[in-house]
Amino acid sequence: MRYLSTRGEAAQLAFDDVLLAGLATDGGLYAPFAYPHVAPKDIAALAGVPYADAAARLIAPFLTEEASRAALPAQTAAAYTSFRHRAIAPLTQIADNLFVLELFHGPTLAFKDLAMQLLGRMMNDVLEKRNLRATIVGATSGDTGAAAIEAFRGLPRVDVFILYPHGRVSDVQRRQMTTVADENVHTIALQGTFDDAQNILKRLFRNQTFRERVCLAGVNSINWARVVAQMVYYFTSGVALGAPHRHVSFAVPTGNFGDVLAGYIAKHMGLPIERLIVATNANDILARALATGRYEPRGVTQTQSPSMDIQLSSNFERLFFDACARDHAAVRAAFASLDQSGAFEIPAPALSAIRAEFDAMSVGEAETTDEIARSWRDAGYVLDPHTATGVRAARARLAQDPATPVIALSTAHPAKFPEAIERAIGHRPRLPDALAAKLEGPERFTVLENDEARVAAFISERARAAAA
Ligand SMILES: Cc1ncc(COP(=O)(O)O)c(C=O)c1O
Ligand SMILES: N[C@@H](CCOP(=O)(O)O)C(=O)O
Repeated sequence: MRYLSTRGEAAQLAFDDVLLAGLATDGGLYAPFAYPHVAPKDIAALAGVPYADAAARLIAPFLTEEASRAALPAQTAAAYTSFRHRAIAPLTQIADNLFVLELFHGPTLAFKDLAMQLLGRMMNDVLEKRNLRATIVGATSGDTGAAAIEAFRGLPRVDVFILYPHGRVSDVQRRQMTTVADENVHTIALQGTFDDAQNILKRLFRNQTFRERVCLAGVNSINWARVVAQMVYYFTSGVALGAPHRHVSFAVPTGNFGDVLAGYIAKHMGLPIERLIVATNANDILARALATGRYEPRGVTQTQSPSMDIQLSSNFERLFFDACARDHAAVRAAFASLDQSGAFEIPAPALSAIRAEFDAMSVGEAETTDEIARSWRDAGYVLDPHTATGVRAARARLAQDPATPVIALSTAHPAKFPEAIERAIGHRPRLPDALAAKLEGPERFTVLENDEARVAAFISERARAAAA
């Protein structure tokens, strides 16, 4: 398997190079030349298989080098040992044909751990094989940062710099990042939004001198390996509900579009998915884009689901690339228009292709609170506010099609957002003891203005790869 950039002007790479490259040099995102097909009998054979083994089977066709394929089962076996639930990603039913896929049993209580724990191991092995160091720079609206820090802290070949929007993540999310004492971890509280942080990150990737000087690598979902690792739980949960013999739909709380894109990849690999339902909070660019055909970011609104306070959804570019029949020029033109005039029109055939597979729904603040209260009242189940948007969208889908089960992805543990939960149900959920103890330490972070040059200088001064 080889990879090409959505914008068509960067070198074509093998998987291990894509893993280290992050963003393509032309500003595009890497995608495989084709999605590997999983035959119905091989989907059926995943029933009862431990999660780590299913991951190894499903991810292997995306790897290019034989040696990396041989190393994969050991990497997946190690990746999920720190999870608190034996099933890794268990399903719980909360209403007729409505299931919650719990993706928060990893060390940082969010779905990011499922990919990041594996990515950390894969990246470390490639760096060792090549005798390289890397500087990982990540942008986070709250969860990617903690998961990346947990996966890479203390590794001798890696320094991690995480940019988070100052004052716009929950206290638990911030403490998960800032109380980590390892010297290779650096947290930057950026005076801006997540979109500002991600813009700086993308500009750093396009600055070839900086990129080479610090051996820049990325662990956001611009990194293809993240998306591939997230594809696995669509298969395991679909199979648990009867795939390949039965169709299911998925409702996915969405911000940067990585998680729902992983569902799209699973579908194109052969998993019978009826609908992919994009649930957003008040930051509704994706719902508006699907309704109107115009992709047009507005200012970011702060909500009780802060990890989804995103307007510029990176991975939409990968979907757009496919929807435009992989026409690089159309992708370049659209994203040039976004840079220059702040919007682009989705061509009619591409919009039809997207609408054929996706629904989208924006869920407001009052509805989110109402959904947390309802699921608690009716099913005794506490949803985190991100998951609540997905469950609300799942209920809307079930009202139209009650016969097809909907799996709502539960992307975070409710204890990460105690105020939102207390507002809805009158009490705060408990943090798992091991995590609560970890968050007690002193906090360490640097506040930086929203300025690429300041951030680049901060990283250059501290990155050991730059000094080597
Ligand atoms: C808890 C939570 N839910 C949902 C999302 C949205 O996921 P994605 O950015 O992959 O669309 C995020 C952030 O990524 C998150 O942290
Ligand atoms: N919600 C995310 C934003 C970054 O998303 P990613 O999937 O591209 O890493 C977060 O919590 O940081």
